[in-house]
Amino acid sequence: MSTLTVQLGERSYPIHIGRGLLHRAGEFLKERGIAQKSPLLIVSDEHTASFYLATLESNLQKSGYKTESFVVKPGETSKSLAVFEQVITAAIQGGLDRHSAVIALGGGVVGDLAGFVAASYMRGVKFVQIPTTILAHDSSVGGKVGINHPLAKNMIGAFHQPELVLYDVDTLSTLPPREVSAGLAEMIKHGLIWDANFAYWCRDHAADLLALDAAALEYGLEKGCSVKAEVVSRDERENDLRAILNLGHTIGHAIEAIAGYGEFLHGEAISIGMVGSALLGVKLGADPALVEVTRDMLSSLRLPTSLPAHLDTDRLLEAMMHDKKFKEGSITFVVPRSIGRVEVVKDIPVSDIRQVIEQLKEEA
Ligand SMILES: NC(=O)c1ccc[n+]([C@@H]2O[C@H](COP(=O)([O-])OP(=O)(O)OC[C@H]3O[C@@H](n4cnc5c(N)ncnc54)[C@H](O)[C@@H]3O)[C@@H](O)[C@H]2O)c1
Ligand SMILES: O=C(O)C(=O)C[C@@H](O)[C@H](O)[C@H](O)COP(=O)(O)O
Ligand SMILES: [Zn+2]
Repeated sequence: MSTLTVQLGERSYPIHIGRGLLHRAGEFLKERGIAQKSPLLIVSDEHTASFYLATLESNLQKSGYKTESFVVKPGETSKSLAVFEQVITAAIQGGLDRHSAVIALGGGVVGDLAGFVAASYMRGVKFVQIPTTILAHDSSVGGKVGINHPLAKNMIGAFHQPELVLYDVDTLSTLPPREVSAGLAEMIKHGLIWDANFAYWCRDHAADLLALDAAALEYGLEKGCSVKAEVVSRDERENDLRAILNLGHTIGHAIEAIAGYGEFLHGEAISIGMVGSALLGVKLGADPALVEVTRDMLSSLRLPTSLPAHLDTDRLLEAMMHDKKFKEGSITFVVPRSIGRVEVVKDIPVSDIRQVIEQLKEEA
């Protein structure tokens, strides 16, 4: 097992990454001082629960915890106000008190939803992340929790850091191939924004990563989590630096929202968005090879790199205006300057973004 730390003073917390950790969950919760007398609420989704909920419950109960659980439908549509209310109802009915903790067992959807429940229930209770997707190496670290509005992604939420991230890489063995690729989009993003060598490493080890080779996965997850932890430790509330974690998300979030949170997985949408950002980077002076290298990296991970023509350009632009990155009347973009180096650029002209969207469609 390896352990990283998100450094936030008194609110610092560990990220444990390794094998067999689900069977030791109770031990780690006790270590972090999670109360045993108050019930825990485990939030999961139907897929994840069918594989791992019984193991987690049995371990926690053996360790002296009382557990309640609530299982949501899989997929992005569970990040909604309606499902949020259902989970809050389960917390009240399960007798959770102010010393209880909410545990997210699942991918980013469950993590964001359960985290927002933890942030809101009785004005905030403790929260534990047990990520079970590759993508969730990103979502489980950093404390951004929340749900979607039909008009815009992640529009309702909070910053609420977990007490602990417990990443049992054995759980990744049951992931469907499409989810593996989608998760690798956020992994390579951490290279593209921070560490060129890591981005090239992801490309060069694509076959191992796609085959869920244990050594490659553990290295990639550790590296991805360490970039995320470093950025969050320096700028928890996205005052400046943290914005770079949004590479590909200006276009990506717009794709997810106008496609109704179903057609594209988050990782797929941001993959297309990262190619869009590279196209914009070239417009703003980067080496034109940047686009081809970025496309090649993402294709090697079996990710989409172009926009289907049926996604309407005006609707995409309109969705970008509802995003959190639309501020003081202009759209902010994370723009790559080279592999591993990005800059946050304000006031990108809408005409440039329109051109980029059309270029992304031409490639389809
Ligand atoms: N808070 C953040 O900082 C942050 C960062 C990145 C992404 N996100 C959010 O994360 C979400 C995407 O997360 P995701 O890709 O993990 O999606 P997800 O939670 O929907 O999981 C993907 C699919 O895999 C299934 N699944 C999960 N674990 C499994 C396992 N071990 N075996 C088999 N199936 C399993 C799920 O049931 C689901 O069908 C998006 O809503 C995105 O906005 C948040
Ligand atoms: O943690 C962050 O900061 C990120 O931007 C990580 C992103 O990968 C993630 O998709 C996040 O949920 C986006 O947040 P938002 O505030 O831009 O909606
Ligand atoms: Zn993301």
